[in-house]
Amino acid sequence: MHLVTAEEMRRLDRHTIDTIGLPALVLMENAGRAIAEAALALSAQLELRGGPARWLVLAGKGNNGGDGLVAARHLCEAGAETAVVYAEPPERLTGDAAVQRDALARFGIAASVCAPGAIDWRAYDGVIDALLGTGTRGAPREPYASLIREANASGLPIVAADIPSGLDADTGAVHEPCIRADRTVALAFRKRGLALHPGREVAGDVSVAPIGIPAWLAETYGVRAFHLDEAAVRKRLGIDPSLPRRTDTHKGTYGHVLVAAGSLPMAGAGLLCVRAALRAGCGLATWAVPARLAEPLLGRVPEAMLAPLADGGRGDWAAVPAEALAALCTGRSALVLGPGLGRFEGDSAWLRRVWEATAGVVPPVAADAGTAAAQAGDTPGAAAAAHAAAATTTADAACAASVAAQAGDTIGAAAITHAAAATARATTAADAASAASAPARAAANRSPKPLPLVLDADALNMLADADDFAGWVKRPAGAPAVLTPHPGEMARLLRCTVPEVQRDRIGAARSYAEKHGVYVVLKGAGTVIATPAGIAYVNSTGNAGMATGGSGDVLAGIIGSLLAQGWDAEKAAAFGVWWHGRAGDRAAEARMTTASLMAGDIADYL
Ligand SMILES: NC(=O)C1=CN([C@@H]2O[C@H](COP(=O)(O)OP(=O)(O)OC[C@H]3O[C@@H](n4cnc5c(N)ncnc54)[C@H](OP(=O)(O)O)[C@@H]3O)[C@@H](O)[C@H]2O)[C@@H](O)CC1
Ligand SMILES: Nc1ncnc2c1ncn2[C@@H]1O[C@H](COP(=O)(O)OP(=O)(O)O)[C@@H](O)[C@H]1O
Ligand SMILES: [K+]
Repeated sequence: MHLVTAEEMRRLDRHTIDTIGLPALVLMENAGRAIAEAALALSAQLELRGGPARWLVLAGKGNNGGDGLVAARHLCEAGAETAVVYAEPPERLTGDAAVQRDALARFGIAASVCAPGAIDWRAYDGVIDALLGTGTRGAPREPYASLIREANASGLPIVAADIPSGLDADTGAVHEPCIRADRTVALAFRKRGLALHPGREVAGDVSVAPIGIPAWLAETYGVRAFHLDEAAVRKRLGIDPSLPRRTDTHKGTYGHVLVAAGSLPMAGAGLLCVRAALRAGCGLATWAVPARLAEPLLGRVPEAMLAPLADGGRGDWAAVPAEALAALCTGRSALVLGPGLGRFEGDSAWLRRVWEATAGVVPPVAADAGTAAAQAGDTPGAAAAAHAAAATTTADAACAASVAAQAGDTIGAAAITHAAAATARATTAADAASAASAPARAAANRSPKPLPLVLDADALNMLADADDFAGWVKRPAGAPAVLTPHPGEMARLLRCTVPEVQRDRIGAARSYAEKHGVYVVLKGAGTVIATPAGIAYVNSTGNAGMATGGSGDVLAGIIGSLLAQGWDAEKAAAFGVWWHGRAGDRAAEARMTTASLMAGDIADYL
């Protein structure tokens, strides 16, 4: 479950040897035996020409090579034909690897020293790659490089010891050349590079073999990166993926998500997001859209409520006051903001107002709008009243009234219609506010209840353009922010390049999460989830069919829905990502090819 770096692995090794007192040779023996067992399991699947499987062990001069020599012994004992090729003259082996070299010689196993081009690969059924492990620095040098190229070209199945030789154990970077394994037996712990792309592709099926280093030691040593598979979902996150429900519950039990998404021409982003939110189990979903979109979208997701926000007839968010959206949050349990939002003048400041309102702060501007909002008596109506204040046309004000009416706030609706008339005449908040009643004004100025926030797509671009994000109000407990950038958006947030993000995905996501106190979901193959406390997960589900427009909108809806259901952000983000990928895998299985996957399919397979 843990993902370790080479350095962390070294510390765990040392503790086991020095403090627990297990000799390194014992660990190596266990490692080699596990590798042999994996090879033997693979032998059972090979079409062998009559006799026993013939294995070639490629051994480097470090401890990885030592593991390979132990494996050779166990293969031989199990009846396989086994030969060893040393990458370097065996005299260069030292320490435990040298012990294994001598034992191997006495065992009578054939061994030779590598001479490029001299291996007859047709004489073998499979290869054990024990050339380079966690002690590798940089790209494989000769003769390792030639051996790796030849092994790959042989077409034989390859079992890698610990990591495929040529893989960077920490980052998943694949050097040239690098072994392309069918199986990798990770020793004691899965190295990060086996979970991160492109390393994951060259590792084949990965299993983790216990070799005597206790799993709890990883906690003691503060390893805080995890491989996000079903076992981690169940054991670490404590989630049963079937999401059982108590019988005695109702829609109010499962939260109310507000999705603010979609504009011309990207209304579909909102559609996907809100559908996914409903499929992810929230009790209620409201979809806030620029008013011009409302009519064509009516009935497209019959299960969701539509909240048209006055937009001056433009079909985008530029004319929608942040306060109108913020006030709509009242009574909702999470806000998803961003898919298909578009960009507009002053949008970073607009986002900041939504951020602060959802963090429980009344921005100064809201005081003005709030006076108008007071017309609505109280909250859902306040959204509409804020509109009324900002509305420059009677049509917009009428739209504001409809928001209030939809929220069941008839007094507010009436008040707004009233305000609308004033607004249409005067077009200023002050005029619209002139008839406000004192109790209602007090209600409008009250701090809004904080709520969790998911920021995706253009909301992230708005954030990236805000020079002052570090100074924005910190979010209170219970109202976390989850950011879901793809690598391009992550690069904009970090003000670096996409290759820099991709070179160290865990580092990129973690540094931003820790610095800003937010949860970061860095999307793409092997999505990384990072928490403000520095915990990171690397997702194991999903497929390249999900590289299609709208997949991210579905993810934002899922996470928002889980947050609305009261999940804490770490669980909502991590499980949301795992579930999204799992649904993508199920959807892909149901089709001829992953290529035909569409984002809507992912929502359907949740
Ligand atoms: N107790 C333990 O520690 C346990 C460890 N275990 C196993 O040990 C592995 C780690 O072993 P390790 O640290 O000896 O390093 P390893 O990966 O074998 O390679 C180092 C050698 O390669 C060389 N080399 C480096 N870079 C190179 C390059 N680019 N191209 C070519 N050569 C290069 C380097 O030579 P140098 O450059 O220093 O001259 C050095 O000789 C680990 O993955 C696991 O399998 C398990 O048995 C459990 C117990
Ligand atoms: N090769 C892949 N393997 C696994 N998941 C992928 C792959 N490509 C894309 N995805 C997932 O699909 C989603 C795409 O999101 P995003 O790039 O925001 O798309 P969009 O903006 O079109 O919705 C992310 O959750 C991402 O992790
Ligand atoms: K290896």
